[in-house]
Amino acid sequence: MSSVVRLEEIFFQRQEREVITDVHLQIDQGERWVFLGRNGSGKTTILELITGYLFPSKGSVQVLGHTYGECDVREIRKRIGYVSQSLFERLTSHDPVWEVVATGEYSYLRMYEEMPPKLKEKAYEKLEQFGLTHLHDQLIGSLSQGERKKVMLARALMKSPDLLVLDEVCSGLDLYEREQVLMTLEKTVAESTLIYVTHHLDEIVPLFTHCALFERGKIIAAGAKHEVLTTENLSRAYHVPLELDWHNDRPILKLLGSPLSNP
Ligand SMILES: Nc1ncnc2c1ncn2[C@@H]1O[C@H](COP(=O)(O)OP(=O)(O)OP(=O)(O)O)[C@@H](O)[C@H]1O
Repeated sequence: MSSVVRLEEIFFQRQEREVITDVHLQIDQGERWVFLGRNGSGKTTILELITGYLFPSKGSVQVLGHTYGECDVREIRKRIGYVSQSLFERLTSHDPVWEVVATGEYSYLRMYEEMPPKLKEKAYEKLEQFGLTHLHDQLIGSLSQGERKKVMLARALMKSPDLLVLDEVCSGLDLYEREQVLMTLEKTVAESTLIYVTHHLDEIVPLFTHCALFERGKIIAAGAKHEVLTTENLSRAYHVPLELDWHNDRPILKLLGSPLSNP
């Protein structure tokens, strides 16, 4: 099995503060990973390092067989479908929805040349898959939070990416929409390797195979989800007394007390 992501001894500083410390991680082809951890624990930073928008202060980032710093990151990015708030903010708010979805084909933020009619058709099909046909021509900046997430997911899936990286795609969705998105993901993710960041354990549907737990810039546990998602590991990551159970291969969390005051 070949590795899709390999992080070796990664350190990253922001304004002289170390926000990522000695991270090692290997993600193999076809694995579906969930990244969990408290606010500010470094999940998004790791995603930005994997997608080549940030470069580590130290260490090596290998993605899809290429080492960053020794390859053209833009070429690698074409094989990655990325959905994140920071990516959304880089888009032009007055572009119509179908056009934003179509740009996913090339991982461009904007099309400066005429859109081929076939690409427009494909974008329409993707929007239909996500039940968003009615939003074709609406401006991206005017969408509701939930609609925005689904449009960005449709965009990321335009080109069957080798690696799909999703940062909190279900936050802001109601229960029905969340389950719909997770089901659509299950159907459309196909052979892609997946990294999915969330704060909600109930989003960890059977689709996911692996999990990495972040705490203060470190990964404190990583591997097969049933080995990582344990009462002990989650208590360590969240500093809250809790108990974990499983139902239909989905984790269920029971809180047993208040957050620890001095973790
Ligand atoms: N532009 C920036 N300048 C300075 N510090 C930053 C910047 N972006 C992020 N950080 C810091 O880096 C740390 C890790 O942030 P990151 O966004 O990776 O965490 P996260 O686990 O994704 O958090 P959340 O769950 O809240 O989204 C945080 O302490 C944050 O304050």
